[in-house]
Amino acid sequence: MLRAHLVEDVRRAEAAAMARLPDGALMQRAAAGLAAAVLDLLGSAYGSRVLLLVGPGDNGGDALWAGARLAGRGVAVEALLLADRVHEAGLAALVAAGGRATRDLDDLHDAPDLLVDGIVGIGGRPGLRAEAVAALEAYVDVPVVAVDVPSGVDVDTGRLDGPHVRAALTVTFGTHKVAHLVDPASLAVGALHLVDLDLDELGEPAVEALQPDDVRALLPRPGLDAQKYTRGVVGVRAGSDTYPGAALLAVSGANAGLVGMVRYVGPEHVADTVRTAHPEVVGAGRVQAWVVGPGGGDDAATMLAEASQDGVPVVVDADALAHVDEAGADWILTPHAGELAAMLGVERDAVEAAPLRHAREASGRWGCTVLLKGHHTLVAAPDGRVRVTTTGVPWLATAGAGDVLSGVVGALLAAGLEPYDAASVGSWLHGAAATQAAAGGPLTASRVAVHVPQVVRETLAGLG
Ligand SMILES: NC(=O)C1=CN([C@@H]2O[C@H](COP(=O)(O)OP(=O)(O)OC[C@H]3O[C@@H](n4cnc5c(N)ncnc54)[C@H](O)[C@@H]3O)[C@@H](O)[C@H]2O)[C@@H](O)CC1
Ligand SMILES: [K+]
Repeated sequence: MLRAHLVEDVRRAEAAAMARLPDGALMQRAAAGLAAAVLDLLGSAYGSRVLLLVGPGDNGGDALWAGARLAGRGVAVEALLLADRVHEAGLAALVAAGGRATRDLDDLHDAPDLLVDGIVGIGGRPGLRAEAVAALEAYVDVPVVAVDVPSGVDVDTGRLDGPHVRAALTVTFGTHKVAHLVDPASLAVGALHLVDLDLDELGEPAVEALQPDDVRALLPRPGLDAQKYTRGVVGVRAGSDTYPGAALLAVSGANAGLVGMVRYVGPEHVADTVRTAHPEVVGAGRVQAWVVGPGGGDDAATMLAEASQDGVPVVVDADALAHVDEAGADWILTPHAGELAAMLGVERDAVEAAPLRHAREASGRWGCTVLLKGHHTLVAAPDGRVRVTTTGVPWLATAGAGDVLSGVVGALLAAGLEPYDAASVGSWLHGAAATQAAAGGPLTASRVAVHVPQVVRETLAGLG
């Protein structure tokens, strides 16, 4: 599991580690890891030029100490000091190693190969000062390695408020921070590298992200004595005269092999199309979970009312979301930002600016799991836990992808996973299937469903 902690937890754990380690040891570990990552990216030390952007705190200290190590390896290192006072020992080490420091942007030599953003770290407030913005603008085409976090983002929430660094690589220390995983800040992180500081006592993570091993442990798999009914039956109530295709897509997600049987309930001619495409699918009957809403149109309210009567878990998606009054504790709501905004009575922009807060709020308000779709989909449980999905590709932003997701999640729910696990594992599989289907290019939603079994196969085999 990849875990991200709040700044206060990082500070507490760092203080405990510092109490048992020699002075400055943690910063030296951080700087060594940072310098190694920068060298990796540069390829070779000699002939390379690096510019450190140095702010007032220990984040700047990390950059300066790493700069000293890089200078010692033959990199031409300059530091632009963006504060009246910077980390003294770090600055002295840089200069002693042959690096050069200035406070004047015009005093810098040729354009560097890399910028190291040591402006602010976990002590930073959102936004950047004018001098930092000017430095970044002077080198817009130069890739940036962010120290700990891209400066300017709101570390604990992932919100953006004002200018911020856009990194090609972020080298973080001890544990991940919320902004690394949660949109919109996660879009500014680039590749993410964790330098281990051996921190204990970090406590519960604020958010976490499933890794292939976690998914493997959670995936339902048939026992030797499995029968179709013991593996779970998922029912899909989706599609209408206006949107018959959504039923097909939701069924294709549900019918990716994760349950023993799939039922479809909907308009007769849509059911014909579903059975033609998926001959395994049967009609009404007992289910262990319902998927309700994709393409439901005007029928969505009736679909939801009928599904709720069974007293089994329900995945509520698309048109059905507008009809959620009271939700069962074992339900999963799967809105995108616009749908969640309508449910909460706020603007879509507000949800997009603070998806973590709104997913948590919705989960609390309806007392059930909420899966908020986005670049990094969030799954919030009513007890406060949040998982974020880091699989997937931008090509997945395509019509019908959400319908497939609801089917996959419903299948996992019917197979017996807890709602929080079903939603997060389903979203992980959906993203991984999209990456595989896209193979570096475009994809369609139907192809995502086709790739789910292969992703499951590879994950079970430990190839993920
Ligand atoms: N505590 C430790 O032992 C370790 C800390 N480390 C580094 O230390 C960092 C935290 O250091 P600090 O607590 O000194 O905090 P920062 O380096 O994040 O800087 C805080 C300072 O920046 C100012 N500031 C806040 N927001 C600003 C903004 N938007 N623009 C300009 N200035 C702003 C504050 O007034 C304060 O003086 C971590 O992110 C990490 O990089 C690492 O060396 C690992 C060990
Ligand atoms: K930084």
